[in-house]
Amino acid sequence: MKLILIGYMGSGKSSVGKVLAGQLSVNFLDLDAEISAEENKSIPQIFSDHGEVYFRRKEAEVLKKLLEKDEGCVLSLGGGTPCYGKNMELIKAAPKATSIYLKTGLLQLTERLMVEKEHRPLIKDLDSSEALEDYIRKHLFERTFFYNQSDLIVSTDGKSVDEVVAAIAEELD
Ligand SMILES: Nc1ncnc2c1ncn2[C@@H]1O[C@H](COP(=O)(O)OP(=O)(O)O)[C@@H](O)[C@H]1O
Ligand SMILES: O=C(O)C1=C[C@@H](OP(=O)(O)O)[C@@H](O)[C@H](O)C1
Ligand SMILES: [Mg+2]
Repeated sequence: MKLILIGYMGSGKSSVGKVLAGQLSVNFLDLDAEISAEENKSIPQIFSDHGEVYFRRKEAEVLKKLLEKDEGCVLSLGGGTPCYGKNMELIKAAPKATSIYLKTGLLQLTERLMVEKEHRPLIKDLDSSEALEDYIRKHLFERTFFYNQSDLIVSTDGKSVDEVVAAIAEELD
């Protein structure tokens, strides 16, 4: 069984995925970490050396490879992963996989990302929290079409990481 975590930057995919995998005693895979390992570079370095188009091509390739692996795991995607090419179609068609959208509100995302912009190339140059909030509002609106195609939707607002994990476990029961 594969659990695939989907959601905007800062929704908690990486943090929640790690704890969830620990609780379920399955492997934890983070797509960004897998891409970094293959390229031997950080995500910001990949963006600055080769640009976003290259990153998206690599992201699609590594996603496809991980979805084809026949092993149980929790797989946390990047915020953009489901929104490019055929990625969401592949996620929906993956055998024994359940996709879960971690749905986080605009204010919570803005607060979290304001202090964590540096290693996220798409938002690192947005200086004020107003500019960041405006960007997220539009971007989230465009991406929600893809996120909403997930099998399950779990709201994260007002929940700690452990509470999000518990909410996912309850949904899966
Ligand atoms: N439910 C939560 N409550 C409080 N902080 C959280 C929660 N989920 C994530 N965070 C924090 O928000 C930041 C972004 O989380 P991260 O897991 O990297 O998100 P993503 O992988 O979706 O971009 C991290 O500092 C993380 O500790
Ligand atoms: O939303 C996006 O397009 C991106 C999200 C990032 O992952 P997180 O959602 O884990 O921050 C990372 O894949 C890259 O910076 C692009
Ligand atoms: Mg992440």
